[in-house]
Amino acid sequence: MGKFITFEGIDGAGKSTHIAFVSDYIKARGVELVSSREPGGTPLGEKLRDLVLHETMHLETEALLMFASRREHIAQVIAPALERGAWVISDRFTDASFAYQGGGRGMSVAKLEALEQWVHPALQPDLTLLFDVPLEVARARLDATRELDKFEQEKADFFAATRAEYLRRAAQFPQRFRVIDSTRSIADIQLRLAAILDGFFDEQ
Ligand SMILES: Nc1ncnc2c1ncn2[C@@H]1O[C@H](COP(=O)(O)OP(=O)(O)OP(=O)(O)O)[C@@H](O)[C@H]1O
Ligand SMILES: Cc1cn([C@H]2C[C@H](O)[C@@H](COP(=O)(O)O)O2)c(=O)[nH]c1=O
Repeated sequence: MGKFITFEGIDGAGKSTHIAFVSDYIKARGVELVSSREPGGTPLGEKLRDLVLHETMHLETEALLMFASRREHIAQVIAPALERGAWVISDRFTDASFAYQGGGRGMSVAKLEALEQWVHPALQPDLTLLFDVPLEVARARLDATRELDKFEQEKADFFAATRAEYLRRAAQFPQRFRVIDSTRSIADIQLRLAAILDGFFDEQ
């Protein structure tokens, strides 16, 4: 079996910035790597992504679409790659549903756990890199760079609750989470990522 690594953090935390670095670092060890994202990662998932990022909808519809995209992603991309021994990086996975639909929007943890149990009862990331920044830093980075989608337009309270839920999960699952202080420079963060990945390779 391959290894499954996920990237998490509030919008603008900087996770996407580091995906190429982590991909190259892993590939340099001679490992086959598949890099993907959620929502999305398959043709159907990308259509669902477009809907959830731009249409207003009921909270539970939003959560169900996230898990529908995930079901397809697991079936088409993640499970086949892991089964053939490849490593998979996903820009977000189920921790994002707990953080955004749970923490941010207030959906119950019990409902999210039921969806998790339904969609991937036996699959969890081997390593989750949580890029953590104060809201103001994330907001300033987003404002400087792009047109904001539905989630990125949410207010500070939403992101405070989302960030808090991410940190709560990191404390709940310390064996797989590594929290990265994403206020540091990109170069400093790369040093920290290299140390985390070296440790992860040593454990294999
Ligand atoms: N450590 C950093 N220091 C300064 N700027 C950064 C840092 N990390 C990322 N940035 C900048 O912040 C912006 C947002 O970064 P990025 O797109 O990686 O965030 P993200 O967490 O993936 O956001 P989203 O989840 O919304 O896609 C980019 O312009 C990026 O260059
Ligand atoms: C998987 C997943 C994602 N989201 C939200 C989080 C982000 O705002 C967007 C994805 O955009 P990104 O810039 O590519 O990170 O979707 C969510 O609310 N719930 C989820 O399960």
